[in-house]
Amino acid sequence: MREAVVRARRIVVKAGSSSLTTPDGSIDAARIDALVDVLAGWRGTDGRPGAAKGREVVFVSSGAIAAGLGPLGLPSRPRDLALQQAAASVGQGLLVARYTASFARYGLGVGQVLLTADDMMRRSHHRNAQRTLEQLLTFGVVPIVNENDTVATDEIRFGDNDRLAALVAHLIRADALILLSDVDALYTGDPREPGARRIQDVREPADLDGVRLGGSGRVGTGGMVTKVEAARIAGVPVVLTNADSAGPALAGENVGTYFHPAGAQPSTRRLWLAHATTGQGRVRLDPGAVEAVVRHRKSLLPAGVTGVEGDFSAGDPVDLCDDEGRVVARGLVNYDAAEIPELMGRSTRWLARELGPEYEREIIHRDGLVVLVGEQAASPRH
Ligand SMILES: Nc1ncnc2c1ncn2[C@@H]1O[C@H](COP(=O)(O)OP(=O)(O)O)[C@@H](O)[C@H]1O
Ligand SMILES: N[C@@H](CCC(=O)OP(=O)(O)O)C(=O)O
Repeated sequence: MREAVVRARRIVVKAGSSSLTTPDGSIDAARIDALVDVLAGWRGTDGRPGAAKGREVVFVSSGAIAAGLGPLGLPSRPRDLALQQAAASVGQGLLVARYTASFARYGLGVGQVLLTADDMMRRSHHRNAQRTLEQLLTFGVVPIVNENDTVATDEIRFGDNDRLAALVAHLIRADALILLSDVDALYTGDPREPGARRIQDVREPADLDGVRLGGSGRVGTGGMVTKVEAARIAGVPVVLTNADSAGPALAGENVGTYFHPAGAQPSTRRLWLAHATTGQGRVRLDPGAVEAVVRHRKSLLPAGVTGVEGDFSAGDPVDLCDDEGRVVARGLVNYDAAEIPELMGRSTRWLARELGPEYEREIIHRDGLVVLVGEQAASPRH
């Protein structure tokens, strides 16, 4: 038995598109009902509508795009972003209607929570998401989370919901994360090919040496790569299995693949920054600044900047690279790209004297910075 899962009071369950929709691009109502049966059963009710026996579940549901294909007469998942977004807009409404009806069979309410990666990296926004989720759980409502597909642009999209689910698990301090896919476990290679064997436990990164992480199925995105990444960043036990095994997985039985949690995790904000964003430009650092940022976790000051690329605005995430162009960190920048050339190489004291006190601020404050290389990349929360 997997004790940590058995003891869990608060879980995040994520189901992929393939587990929720049919090949013709519509909602698989029977499978959704079966999944809701399991979630409601695990959660338990004490007779009052919406009340729980102290167990809480947040459900991360993919499938908006896949469920919108049939109604829009699209034969397969389109590549065009606007078409995907139109499909998601139609499919998401249908999915939530289905969940509302299905959970209502148990007297449980649901609440839709649509998150964007871009929103999430800003402290005030992710605190807000955290509070909303907590509030829904306090009401005994089941939050149904998805990416806000209709507004996200290609550059800032998660695309898959695996990492989103891991970040949500982190955000609400869940005790476990259950990833439900169309495959019953992680295998040594793509199970569609002969000879692949099930991996029962992943305790450390070395357990994945030689494992071939293939691409996704018919309607999913990300394949196993994003699931393994999700397991790495979740910071809690993760079970990967198929939707039909959701019940045994929640009961702590030996199904699927169990990822044991890694040690200390970076703060949620740094996780968002590292995994939910892409740099909107680049700032080049001299070796002293690389040392200060990467080894000593200091803020980036104008004095250590030697170049700037891209057209970003203050508040955007940007990549920090060394003098060979290697990306070493990412951070939320305090200046527009156009302002930086005039500040480069200058001391903050000089800038305050010549340009005014508002120019004394860092290019990137250490609280909005995540190191992407070496040991520091996994440094503990603080
Ligand atoms: N090493 C592997 N182990 C298990 N599945 C794999 C592996 N490599 C590739 N896959 C494929 O990944 C698919 C699941 O990914 P994806 O389609 O993104 O799922 P979901 O929609 O559930 O997020 C499976 O159908 C499987 O064929
Ligand atoms: N937000 C998207 C998720 C896209 C997707 O395919 O995710 P997944 O099936 O989890 O790999 C949707 O709802 O369609």
